[in-house]
Amino acid sequence: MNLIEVRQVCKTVYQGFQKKRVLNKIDFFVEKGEFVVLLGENGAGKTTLLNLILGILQPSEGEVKLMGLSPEESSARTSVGAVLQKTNVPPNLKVKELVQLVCSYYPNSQTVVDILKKVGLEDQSEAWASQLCGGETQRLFFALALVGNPELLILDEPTKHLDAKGDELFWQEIRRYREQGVTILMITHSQSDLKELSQLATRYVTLHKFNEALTEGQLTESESIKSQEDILVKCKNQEKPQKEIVIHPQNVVFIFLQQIWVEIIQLLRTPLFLLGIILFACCITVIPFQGEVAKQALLSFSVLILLTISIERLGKRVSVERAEGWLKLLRVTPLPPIVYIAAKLVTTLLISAITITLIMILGVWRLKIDTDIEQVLLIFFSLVLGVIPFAVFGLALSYLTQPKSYDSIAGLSIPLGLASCGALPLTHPHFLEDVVAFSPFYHYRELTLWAAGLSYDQHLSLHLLWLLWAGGVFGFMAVWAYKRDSVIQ
Ligand SMILES: Nc1ncnc2c1ncn2[C@@H]1O[C@H](COP(=O)(O)OP(=O)(O)OP(=O)(O)O)[C@@H](O)[C@H]1O
Repeated sequence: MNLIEVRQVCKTVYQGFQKKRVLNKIDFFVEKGEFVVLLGENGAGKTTLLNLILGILQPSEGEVKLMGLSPEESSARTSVGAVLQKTNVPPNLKVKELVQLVCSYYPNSQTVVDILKKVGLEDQSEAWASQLCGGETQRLFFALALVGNPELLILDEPTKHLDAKGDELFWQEIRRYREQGVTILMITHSQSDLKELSQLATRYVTLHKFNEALTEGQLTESESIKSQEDILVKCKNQEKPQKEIVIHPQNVVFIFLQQIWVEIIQLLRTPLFLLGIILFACCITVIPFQGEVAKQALLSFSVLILLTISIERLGKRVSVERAEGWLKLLRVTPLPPIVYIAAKLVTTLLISAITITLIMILGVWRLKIDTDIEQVLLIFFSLVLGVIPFAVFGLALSYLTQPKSYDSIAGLSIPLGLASCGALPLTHPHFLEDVVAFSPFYHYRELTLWAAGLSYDQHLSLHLLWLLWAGGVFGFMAVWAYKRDSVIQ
C-alpha cells in the first residue's frame, strides 16, 4: 500500500520571466513501513518534490497522492508529520501555546508536556517561540511534526542546526517511531545522518538535476538497496497484515475555537495595533456637526474605520504571516483552510464590533444624536455584518498579492471603494452612476443608510443579496488563493 504516490510529475518554476523545469516526469512511490532517504545535489529539486507531496505546491503536470488522497485536502495530512526548510514561528506565541495550537489540528494528538519532553524543550515551554535559538527552533519543528502521532514522517534536513544532545534525542525518537512501523521519507546532506541511516533506511533514492541529456531519468535508486531484513531496527508491525489507510475525523469546532483564541492573544500582545484603532475611533469626538448631518458623519466615519480594519489591517497581518514563513508551517498541518479563514474573519468582526461600540458611545454622547436603542442596534448590526464581504475580500487580496506590495494595493482599494459607493457626487459622465451599482461598497452604504433611517434608494433586499453574493465569491477566492499560495516557499 502506497502512502505517497507521485506519477509522471513535472514542475516548472519561474525565475524572473524565465521558465525553469525543476522536475521532469517523476515517478516516485513510498510504501507503508519504508524508510526512504532522498539524496541529491543542491538545487536538484528535492524540496520542491516534498512541497508537491505535501500540497504546498501543485504539479505542472502529473498526479500526486498523499495517504491515498489529493495532498490539497487537509484530511490527507491528519496522519502526516513534516519538518520543512524555511519555515518560521509566529512572533507573539509562547512555545507551549504554539504546540497546543498545532495539537488541536490532529484527531489523535499527544500532550504538550509529553512532546516537549521528547525533544528536550520542557524547560522552554514558557519562552517565546520566535526567540529560541536555531537548534531549539529545529527541535520545536520536530516536536510539531510529532504531535499528531503520525503514520508518515516527511523530513527535510531535520538535523540542521542540532547540537549533539539534540541529535541524540532526534535519532532516539526516530528509532522509536520505526519500531512502531512509522513510514519515513527524509532528505539529508549530513554525513553523521548517513551513518545513522545506514542502520535504519530501507531505500536510498537519488534525484538528479534536470537536464535534457539525462538518459536514466531524474530519479535513480541506489544500487545498495537494503532489504527490510537487513536493517537493525525492525518494525514490529511488519509481520502484521497491512491495514487500509484510516483517515481520522478532526474536531473542527475545537480547532476553530483554538484558532480564534490564538488570534486574540496575538492581537492583545500587539498593543500598538489596538492603540491605533482606539485613537482612530476617538477622532469621532472632533466632528463639528449636530443633528441629522452628525448622524450622516457618524455613519460615514464608522464605514471608513471598518473598511480600514477589514481590508487594510487584516490583509496586512496575513501578508506579514506569509512573508515570515509562519503560514508555511500551518500549511503542512491538517488545519482546514476554511477554519483558518473563518477564525480570522470572526476575530476581525470582534474588533469591528468593539470599535463600533466605542464610536457609537462617543458619537451619541459628543454629537448629541437623538436616537432610540432599537435603531442603535440596527445600525450596529448592519455596520458589523455588512463588512463581512470586505473582510473576506481583504483576506483574498492578501493571498493574491505579493506581501511587499499589499500595503499599496490595499491602500488604493479604500479610496476606490469610497468613490464607488455613491457617496461622491458622480453626476458626469452618467454611465458611472450605473456602474456604481456593481460595487459592493455602494450596497454596503445603502444598507447602513437604511439602518440609520436616512434617505436611501429603497432596494434593501437587492443590497442584502448583493452583499451575500459578494461575500460568497470573495470567500471562494480566499480559500482558493490560500490553497494556491506560492509565496510561502
Ligand atoms: N518558487 C520558486 N521560484 C523559482 N525557483 C525555484 C522555486 N522553487 C524552487 N526553485 C528552484 O528550483 C531548483 C530546485 O530547488 P529545491 O529547493 O527543490 O532544491 P533542493 O534539491 O532541495 O536543494 P537543497 O539541497 O539545496 O535544499 C533550484 O534551482 C531553485 O532555485
